[in-house]
Amino acid sequence: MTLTVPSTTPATIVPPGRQALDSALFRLDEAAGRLGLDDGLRTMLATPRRSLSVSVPVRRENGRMEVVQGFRVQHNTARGPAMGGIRFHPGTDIDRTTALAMAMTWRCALVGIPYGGAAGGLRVAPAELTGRELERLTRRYVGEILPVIGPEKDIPSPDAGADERAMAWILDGYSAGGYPAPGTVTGMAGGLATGGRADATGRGLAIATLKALPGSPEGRTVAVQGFGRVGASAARHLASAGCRVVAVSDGTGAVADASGLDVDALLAWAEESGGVRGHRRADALPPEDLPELDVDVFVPAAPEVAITAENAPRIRARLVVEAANGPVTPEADAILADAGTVVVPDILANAGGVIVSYLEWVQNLQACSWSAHETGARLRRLMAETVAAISAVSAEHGITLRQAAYMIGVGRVAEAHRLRGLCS
Ligand SMILES: NC(=O)c1ccc[n+]([C@@H]2O[C@H](COP(=O)([O-])OP(=O)(O)OC[C@H]3O[C@@H](n4cnc5c(N)ncnc54)[C@H](O)[C@@H]3O)[C@@H](O)[C@H]2O)c1
Repeated sequence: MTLTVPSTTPATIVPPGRQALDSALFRLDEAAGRLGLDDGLRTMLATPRRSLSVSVPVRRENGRMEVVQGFRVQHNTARGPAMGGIRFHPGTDIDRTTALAMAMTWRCALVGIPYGGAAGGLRVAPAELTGRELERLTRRYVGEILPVIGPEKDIPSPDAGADERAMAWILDGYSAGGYPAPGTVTGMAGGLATGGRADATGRGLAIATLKALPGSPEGRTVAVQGFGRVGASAARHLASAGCRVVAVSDGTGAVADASGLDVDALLAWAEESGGVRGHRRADALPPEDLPELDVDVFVPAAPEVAITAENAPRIRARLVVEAANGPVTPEADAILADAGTVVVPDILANAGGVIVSYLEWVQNLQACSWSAHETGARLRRLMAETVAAISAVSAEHGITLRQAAYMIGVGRVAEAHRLRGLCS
């Protein structure tokens, strides 16, 4: 099948955030065309409902005051309150945040949970701050976005750089008015609700990968780019399902072992030394080579774009499973599709996190706690049903899994607008 993509300005002069938004708008437009949506509805779906940019002061340990840019974008709330990640990353800007919020709208609709889409974050490298600086900054950020978040309005969840501790600070900041509001965030350390949110995205990704892999997973080779919360968890779950994780990279370097890495040992090493580089029981590999290895499955799980038109012709994996958000550009999508490489799109592959966030939120609102088995079973069912649904649409229309996922997600949001009379 052939995909047509718009000609773009050379990548070097388009900021990465703008590229992410352009890709998001291209994919929306493609789905809107297939669904026959009119121009008014297309414009509504392409435009965020609410965008907030904030300037957050933080006093560093050395007494210096710095100002950090922060954002919260609510893309769409036609199907329910906004929900979406908080990202602490130096590449955070309003365009990338809008692209992430838009993808979250389609993701929630695709997996059938009653949320709209949001995203937020701070333009900061968390590793360069002390724990106390990060806590002060997070609490000030919450103060700035407080008017627009809340359990019935917009529910933050963890994304790259913002972990369970950050969620607990957000909840504490939100509850400073005098009343606890447990449904305000998800993925918080020490919450009442069960679900294993820290592990949920990787677990969901493994479920989607195993469903998309033809035949048995036993001995299938996997390369994982990015060994943070999502990449490490995905690697562990895929290894325990029988796959052979043969290469892993992170911001410090890349390591490989053709007979299969011991993922737990690598994780222990990375925690101790700050990264995968130097792991004694593996060979060093140039990190830029990792996406091009001859493996069955490539899992991009770093916050960066992994496959562009430049390296797409050299991708040898038959299955690419997008743990990261937006790791494959539309131009690269077309090249991979022509080469017969199957891409499990981010809005499905990394949906385990938002599914478990939803399960947590339901428990928090009802002040109850389900068993870990119950939340795990619900996650498995929703992921498996969604893989089956997009596979069926893909086969019926002769389109890629991403195009099928967008047809379903965008179609459900468009239908919600129609039912509410908000379509033009
Ligand atoms: N955390 C979640 O629940 C969640 C949910 C859905 C999607 N995601 C997406 O998954 C991706 C990773 O998120 P995370 O929470 O694991 O982040 P994280 O900050 O925990 O980990 C990111 C990892 O990527 C590595 N990395 C950074 N640049 C790299 C590069 N150029 N090459 C190789 N590795 C590199 C880092 O060293 C780190 O190991 C992001 O795109 C995020 O939006 C995360």
